Amino acid sequence: MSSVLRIALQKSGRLSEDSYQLFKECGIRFDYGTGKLKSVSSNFPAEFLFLRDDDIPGYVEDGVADLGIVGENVAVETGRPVKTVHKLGFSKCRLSIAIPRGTDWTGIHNLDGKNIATSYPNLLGRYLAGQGVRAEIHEISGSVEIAPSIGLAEAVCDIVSSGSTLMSNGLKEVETIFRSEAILISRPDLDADKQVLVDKLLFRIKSVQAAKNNKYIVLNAPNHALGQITALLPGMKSPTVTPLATEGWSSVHSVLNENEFWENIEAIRAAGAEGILVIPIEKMIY
Ligand SMILES: Nc1ncnc2c1ncn2[C@@H]1O[C@H](COP(=O)(O)OP(=O)(O)OP(=O)(O)O)[C@@H](O)[C@H]1O
Ligand SMILES: O=P(O)(O)OC[C@H]1O[C@H](OP(=O)(O)OP(=O)(O)O)[C@H](O)[C@@H]1O
Ligand SMILES: [Mg+2]
Repeated sequence: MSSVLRIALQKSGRLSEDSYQLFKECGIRFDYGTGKLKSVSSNFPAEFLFLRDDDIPGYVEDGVADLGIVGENVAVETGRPVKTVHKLGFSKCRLSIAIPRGTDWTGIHNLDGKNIATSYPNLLGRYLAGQGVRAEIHEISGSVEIAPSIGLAEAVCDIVSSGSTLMSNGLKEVETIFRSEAILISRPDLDADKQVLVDKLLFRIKSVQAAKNNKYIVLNAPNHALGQITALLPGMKSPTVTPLATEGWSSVHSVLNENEFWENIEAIRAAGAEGILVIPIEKMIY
C-alpha cells in the first residue's frame, strides 16, 4: 500500500486558519469545518485530523499522526519527544508573567512565596527554578487572566500577543519567559516512504514562505547608474537588464527581500531609478 501522511491540525483556535491557509498555498486540497474531525486530501497523499492543540504532540509521539502543527509553547510544555521539522512564522506570541497593574514590581524575586496561576506549569516551573524563585504554581486550563481578581493567585503566566487581554483584566506584563510561533512537528521515526512525502511538503512550504518574504521588482534605470542599481538588487542569481526603447535607459527586473526592501528602495531611487513597480510573488523555487 502506498504511504499516506497523517497530519494533525488544531480544529478551531488561534492556529487553525493559518494552518489551513498554508496547505491551501501549498496546493494541497482538503475539506474542513462543519464539525469534520478527519479529511482526506483530494490531490496529495495526506489525511488530516482536527484536534485540540494540546493533544497534538502526544498523537505525534504515539504515531497516531506523522506530522502536526502546534505552538512551540505547547510542544515544549508537553515535553513529548517529537522532532521540530520547521518553523512556520505564524501565531507568534510570548509567554509572560503578569501582575495586577497597581502592584509594585522590582524583579522576579517579588514572586517568592506567591501563588501564580498558569496553564504552563512546566515552562513556568523551569523558569522559576532557573531564577531561584520559590513560588506556588496553580495550574488552570483557561481564562487564566481572571485569577488575581478572584483571589486565586497574585500573578499569572499566560500567552500574550497584543496585550489587550491583560489590559482588560487590569494586569501588567512584567517578565517574558518564552517566545513562540507555530511549528511543524513530526514523529522521530518516520519510515523512508513517509520521509519522502515530508520532504515534498517541506519543499512546498519553503517555496511559499520564500515568496512571502520577497518581492518582484521592475524599474527603469539610466544606463550610467546600472552598476550601482544592480549592485543593490542581486536577485536570485543576478538581475535581468534589458534596453528600453528610450536611448540611454534600461529596464531592470529582480527580487528583493522584504526585510531589506525600504532601505534598498531609497538607495535605488537616489541612484536615479524611476517607474519602480513592486509585485507580490506567488511561489519562489530556488
Ligand atoms: N493571542 C494570540 N496570538 C497569537 N498566537 C496565539 C495567541 N494565543 C495563542 N496563540 C498560539 O496559538 C496556540 C493555540 O491557541 P488557542 O488559544 O487557540 O489554544 P486553545 O484555546 O488551547 O485551543 P484548543 O481548543 O485547541 O485546545 C497557542 O498555544 C499559542 O501558540
Ligand atoms: O494579548 P492578546 O492579543 O490579548 O492575546 C492573548 C490571549 O489570547 C489567547 O486566548 P484566546 O483569545 O485564544 O482565548 P482562549 O484562551 O479562550 O483560547 C491567550 O490565552 C490570551 O488570553
Ligand atoms: Mg488547547
